[in-house]
Amino acid sequence: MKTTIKKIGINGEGIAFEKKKPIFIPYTLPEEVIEYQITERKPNYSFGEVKKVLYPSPFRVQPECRSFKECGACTFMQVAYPTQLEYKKKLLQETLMKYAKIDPSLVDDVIASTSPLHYRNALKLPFAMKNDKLVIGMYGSNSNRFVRIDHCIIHQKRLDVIKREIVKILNAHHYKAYENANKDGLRYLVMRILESKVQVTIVGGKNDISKDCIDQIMNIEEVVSLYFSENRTKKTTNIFGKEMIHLGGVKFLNFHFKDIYATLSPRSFFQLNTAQASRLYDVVVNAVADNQECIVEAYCGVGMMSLLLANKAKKVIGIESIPEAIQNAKRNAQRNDIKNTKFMVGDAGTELVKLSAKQPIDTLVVDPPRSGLDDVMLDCIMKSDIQNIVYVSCNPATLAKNLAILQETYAITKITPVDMFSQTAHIETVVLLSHKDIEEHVKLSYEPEDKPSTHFRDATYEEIKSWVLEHYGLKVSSLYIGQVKDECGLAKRENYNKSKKKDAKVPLCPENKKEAIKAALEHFEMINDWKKMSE
Ligand SMILES: C[S@@+](CC[C@H](N)C(=O)[O-])C[C@H]1O[C@@H](n2cnc3c(N)ncnc32)[C@H](O)[C@@H]1O
Repeated sequence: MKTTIKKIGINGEGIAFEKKKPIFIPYTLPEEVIEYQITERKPNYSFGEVKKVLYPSPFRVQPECRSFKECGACTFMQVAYPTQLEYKKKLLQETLMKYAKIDPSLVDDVIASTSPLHYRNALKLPFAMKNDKLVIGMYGSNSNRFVRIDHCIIHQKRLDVIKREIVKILNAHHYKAYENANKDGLRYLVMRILESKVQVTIVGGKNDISKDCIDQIMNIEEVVSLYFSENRTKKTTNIFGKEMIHLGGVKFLNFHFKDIYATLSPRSFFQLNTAQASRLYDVVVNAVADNQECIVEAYCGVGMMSLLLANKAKKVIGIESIPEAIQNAKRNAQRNDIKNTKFMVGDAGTELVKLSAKQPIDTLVVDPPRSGLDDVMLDCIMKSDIQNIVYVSCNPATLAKNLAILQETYAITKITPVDMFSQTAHIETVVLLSHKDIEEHVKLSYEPEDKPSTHFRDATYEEIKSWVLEHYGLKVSSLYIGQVKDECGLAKRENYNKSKKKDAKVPLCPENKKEAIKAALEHFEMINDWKKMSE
């Protein structure tokens, strides 16, 4: 059968239509004319396989990896790199529109990677037996079929070489792959490389790695740290077992990242594309205003963003569920002599509920796993008075579903995609949100450039509040003065913060409130030309 590919699907496959029903056909590009066959029919859609590309897209390229179809991880490898970025932007725009009706023009161009190949600083690969030899590979996409992978061109080059050396050493010592029946053998090889230093973790049923084998692995020039993790659970989403047994070298991987001297345990999360992580964090740091009281980073990992944001607030608090990551974060703060950060172990949503009851939070940074924000977290944000949110996401679908809820209270001001996962359809996104009520007040109280610090000089926050209540019957829950400098009088940030807690849940009609605030500003002659400013 012959068809024309109409668009790209969320997993990077081409989509054609048959009687208005989509057919998902991997490894095809929009506008290509292809011959295909149906591999699976479902009531509302089908899957197909390309047999021949009759008219290729001008953006099709020869994939550089020989096993890319078999392995299935790099669904975009047949697409020219600049076109990959265009497809990713479009996919993001479509997903945000589909679930949250977000204006596509808010989405910036994707921040490109300077190394679309050999970028991954980490790998987690399963072991298997082939011809009585231990090998590593991957399970093919959507299947349990093991695909042997000796070379991977998205792994950093040295990582790729060292992984083969380790498998060779393990074979020389006659180690076998894991068998469920006797709960023995090796399950996964986990490695991470930063600044040419490698941390290795072997996951298996029982720690029986011999001294000689440990010495040989530790003799590989870049390997500085070796662990064994016992994991005998039948089916698990966690690769590591409960215990991490230290076999050799240093316990932590120490490295410099941006201006931070950082340390990592094997279980702690770290972004897998080091160069792009730096660009991602730049986007986050630039999005957060200076001189804040309190910033919270939920899902903080080893606290890199908290540490980079430390000079923007009196206090930065990181929350993370993995205890080792929090240990790393605390150590990172100490080593860099950063004294205004605090890190806590716990569920991000649950801890945020407690924190926001205790103190006002100016900015919340969230960087959840692929599942997105859970109900506890969303509910807490929606009930809080947090002014700004920076949402970092690696999954456009859960991001869009969360934004559909957050949009009721927050305005989306900027969306920046970052290409962390070249050759795949995955995309990282940074979304900036600001509280709608507060944004409205910012417009009303923002200082004109040529007339600095004149408003609020003659009235306290309490006076303004009482006047609005008396004349408009409205309780002012927040008169935003965050952009106004301290020298401008009595209505300072402390008043604003105190008032927030008391009245945070008073419902206000925005139009009425706007009018009331304008009238109050006029009454107190705080801004002579407020009309001009609020246009
Ligand atoms: C995408 S990573 C982001 C880490 C960090 N922001 C960074 O850039 O390195 C998500 C982190 O959330 C943590 N996590 C997952 N579920 C959590 C939860 N319910 N509460 C707190 N942290 C969680 C994971 O352990 C992981 O470190």
